[in-house]
Amino acid sequence: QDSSTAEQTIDVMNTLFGKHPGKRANHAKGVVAEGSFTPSADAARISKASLFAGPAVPVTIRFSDATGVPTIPDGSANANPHGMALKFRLSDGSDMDVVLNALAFFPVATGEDFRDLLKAVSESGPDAKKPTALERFVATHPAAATAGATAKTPSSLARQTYHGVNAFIFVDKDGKRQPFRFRVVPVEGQEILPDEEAAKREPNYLMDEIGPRVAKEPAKFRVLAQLAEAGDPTNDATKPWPESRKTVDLGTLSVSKVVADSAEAEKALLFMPNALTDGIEVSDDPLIDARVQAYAVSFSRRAQ
Ligand code: HEM
Repeated sequence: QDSSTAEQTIDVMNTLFGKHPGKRANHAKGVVAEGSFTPSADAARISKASLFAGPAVPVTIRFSDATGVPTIPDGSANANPHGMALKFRLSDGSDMDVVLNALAFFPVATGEDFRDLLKAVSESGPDAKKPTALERFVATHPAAATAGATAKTPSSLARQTYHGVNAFIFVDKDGKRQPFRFRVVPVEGQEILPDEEAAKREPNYLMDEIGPRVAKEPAKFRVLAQLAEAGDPTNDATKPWPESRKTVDLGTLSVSKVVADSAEAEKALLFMPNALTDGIEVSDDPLIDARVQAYAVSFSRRAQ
């Protein structure tokens, strides 16, 4: 992908959400936590990654609200999809990142289309002439009309299911390759609020709830991999695979504390969808590289 697409994408985000020095262009509001990941025995069979060979490793977690608005109310519809970014601290000293959100599938398949969708949104205010730019975009990109409804406001950041959306590839010790998608599911189950109730919650109810909750008892999630079958598309994040596909339980993520100075900690953190480890590789999904380039542009601007 042309690097200017990423610059243009961040420019439109800044137009839509405002410029907020030091903050992320998207998922600006968040909270940083610490925890650990304990792999299952099945994980080591499907990938040679050291992450799955054990023992448990420390993980840094950042939960977030969507949009580049750092003061967005957590219960607002626009705060969906909420995000979960994971940085696994591997035993060899390197990191591995997994960046998920609550959408079951993405509205568009490419970085260029995502830029164009954001542009269409920015041109389709209440006074825009019909059919608006957004209506025209959606007419030719059907997932843009349906993806949003798959992510709803939870009662807690610890009661939401997060999806990897993009496909990645496991490689086992014999070199066998298996495309998959990550899914991180709360052990207590997902709990969605009715829209009216979400709108009535305190503006920071999600960010404020997670610290005291995990201080009492760690929040546990199952880290799953949904396995592709032959013919399932790996290059199109708008196309979820059938729910009947086999999932492998990779292990347990335990979130045990919110860091003391989350606002300072999040500045130094950068989660990259292609920061993987031997045994887990990117697929042919073009969105992964589009994300990597956009995250780099956002990081360089917020670090200034
Ligand atoms: C072309 C598609 C996408 C673009 C252009 C994009 C853009 C961005 C940008 C600019 C940031 C801020 C990065 C930073 O400053 O560190 C961000 C953060 C984030 N994005 Fe995306 N994104 C895309 C797709 C996705 C997808 C598919 C997911 C989830 C499956 C996702 C989940 C997240 C999350 C969770 C964060 C917050 C990361 C953190 O906590 O630091 N994004 N995105």
